[in-house]
Amino acid sequence: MTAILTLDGLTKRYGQVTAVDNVSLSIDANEFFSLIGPSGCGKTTTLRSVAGLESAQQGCIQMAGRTVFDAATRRDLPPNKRPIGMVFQSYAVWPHMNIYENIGYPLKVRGLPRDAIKARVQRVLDMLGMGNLGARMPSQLSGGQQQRVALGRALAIEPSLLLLDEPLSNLDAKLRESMRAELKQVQRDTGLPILYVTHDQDEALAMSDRIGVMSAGVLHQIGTPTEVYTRPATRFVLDFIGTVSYLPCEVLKWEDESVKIRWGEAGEASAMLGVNQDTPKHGPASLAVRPEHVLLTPVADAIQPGLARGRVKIRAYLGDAWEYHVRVGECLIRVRTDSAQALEEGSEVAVGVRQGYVVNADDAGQERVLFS
Ligand SMILES: Nc1ncnc2c1ncn2[C@@H]1O[C@H](COP(=O)(O)OP(=O)(O)OP(=O)(O)O)[C@@H](O)[C@H]1O
Repeated sequence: MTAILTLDGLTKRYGQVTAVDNVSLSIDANEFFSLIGPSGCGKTTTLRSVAGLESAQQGCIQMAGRTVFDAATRRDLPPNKRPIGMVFQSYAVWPHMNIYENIGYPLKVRGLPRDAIKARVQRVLDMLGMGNLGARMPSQLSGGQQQRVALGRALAIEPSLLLLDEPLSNLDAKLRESMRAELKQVQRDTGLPILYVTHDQDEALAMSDRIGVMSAGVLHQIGTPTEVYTRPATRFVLDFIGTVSYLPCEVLKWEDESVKIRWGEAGEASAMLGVNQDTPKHGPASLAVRPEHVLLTPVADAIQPGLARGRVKIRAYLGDAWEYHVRVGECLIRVRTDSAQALEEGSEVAVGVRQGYVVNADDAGQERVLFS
């Protein structure tokens, strides 16, 4: 695969704040790549640096085989000299132009002949399912349609790379979901690589070929959605992607990539993955579990080996699954089961863990996770 975008050691500081800290990544042709992380982690600054709206202090950026930024040589192409289309959170459609003019304007500025503009705008409108709306004014469109116009304007210039910064966050939940699918479809149809910025992990997991997870300017992991979910490289990624609950445990022994532990009062050992080099080699630790990796069974008599005793505090019906908050010792853990079994609130259960991660004990026993 040829990289369409490469960032190499990009560092951007604002005074004392390092917004982007030595970030390197590359995006392939046809790839949908999302940068994800909490507010203030540096996603937008990274994107704006790619766009040429910010100049980093260190590093370089290559785009479609050309160096567009190099801090060492002070090469810094302005945004209009970079082969990019951009869509930001606010719709940014021009209210005094109709839809056709909105999409065609950047082409007019570039001096394309009228006929070519007309054909290209119509193609984009058709692709976005707005073929007959060219004459409408933005005020006559819904929020989703306006955002589609902004997308159309970015697509019309036929960029080598599309930069999207939370483009769906102003839309209501239902529309956001259908736009996700649409955006993915557009990306498949055009083969256009996309660098997408969001703090919404569901959005990123649903749409991306690969995800880069950022915190405090640092890129913690790059991987497919499955990789970052199932093999988080750091404690931050484990916490940020998906849901985890923590149980105290004791590390007994390491075996290659798995760890033997004892957890719960049943004193059983299981094989688990460690999540980073800080994972303790022995002694007290925390067992991080995803809701779908916990097994609950009603307790008849004594607790079987390998299980711990728990009590259902809260249950919620999600339509296709049940979610429980279960107290195990001092901890409250979140559990999701897709079985028809419905355990009563207050009932005693046997808790098993199919898979988990062993991490530092620094917040073992902390009560966390309530219904989100
Ligand atoms: N122009 C600026 N001047 C000073 N500090 C800035 C500026 N722009 C961003 N920052 C700081 O840089 C850090 C990264 O900001 P950035 O906007 O890139 O984060 P983000 O992950 O995109 O957040 P959000 O999701 O809230 O947009 C933050 O600490 C922010 O306060």
